[in-house]
Amino acid sequence: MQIAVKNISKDFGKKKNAVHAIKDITLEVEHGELLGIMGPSGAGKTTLLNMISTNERPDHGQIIIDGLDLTQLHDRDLAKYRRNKMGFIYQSFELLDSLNVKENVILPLALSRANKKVIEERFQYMMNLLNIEKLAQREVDELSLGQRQMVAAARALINKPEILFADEPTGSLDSKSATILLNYMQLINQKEKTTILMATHDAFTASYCTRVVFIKDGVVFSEIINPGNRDKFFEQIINMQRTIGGGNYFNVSQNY
Ligand SMILES: Nc1ncnc2c1ncn2[C@@H]1O[C@H](COP(=O)(O)OP(=O)(O)OP(=O)(O)O)[C@@H](O)[C@H]1O
Repeated sequence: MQIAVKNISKDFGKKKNAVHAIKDITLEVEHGELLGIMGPSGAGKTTLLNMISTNERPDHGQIIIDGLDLTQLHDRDLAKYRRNKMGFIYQSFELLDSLNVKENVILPLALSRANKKVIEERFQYMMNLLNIEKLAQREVDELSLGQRQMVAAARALINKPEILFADEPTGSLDSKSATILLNYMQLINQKEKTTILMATHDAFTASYCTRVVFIKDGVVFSEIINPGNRDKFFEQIINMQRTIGGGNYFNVSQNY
């Protein structure tokens, strides 16, 4: 799906205390791109992703997907659009504690009233692919953070969304699980042409993207296109992170 973001802005708070989180950003995302959004903490990555995914309305500007201006839709139509076309992996996972793993993962298909056989097949496929089939009957509060993130990913991907939004999708994962998830995201991007937008601090994660847009203080600072070599792209991303500065995120864990 082709996404056109036109002159969007978002403020939080009022008058002199207002935070200008996003300032007049214009951006195009082509069908089948795997776009990374990077930038220092507080740059506006999550806010930008939330507006493109229509979870938050911009104060100004338009979000146009395949010619449809989503900022003109009413909440009910937007909710339907999201359910049919979009998948989400949030930082906070948003899993429902009252449901077990299987019930959480199949929820998007159950809501769109898919038949039981399809639901069961897709469920087994996703769980095997992400290597989490053993978790099927577990309760959410019995899961580690990394397991929650993988379950949230399975739920986001089960109904083959046309656009996938991911906010720090590997933030709680060890490197093995991160690699499994990133390989799968790359696979659906390449084979099914799923358009993916992903906010991340992590250069390794971003190196799976086809292009990375860097934002700083609510505006687009620069962008880099994957030269077709992940190691080289990784180096370019690290260099851009150094240039952009303002975020002490290279060795965050050493600060604790
Ligand atoms: N609901 C809110 N109310 C008030 N201010 C907010 C809200 N959401 C975001 N902000 C502010 O908007 C700015 C951008 O925040 P945002 O979460 O989009 O940044 P980010 O780049 O995703 O940061 P991080 O990498 O730390 O997650 C920050 O200054 C933040 O404090």
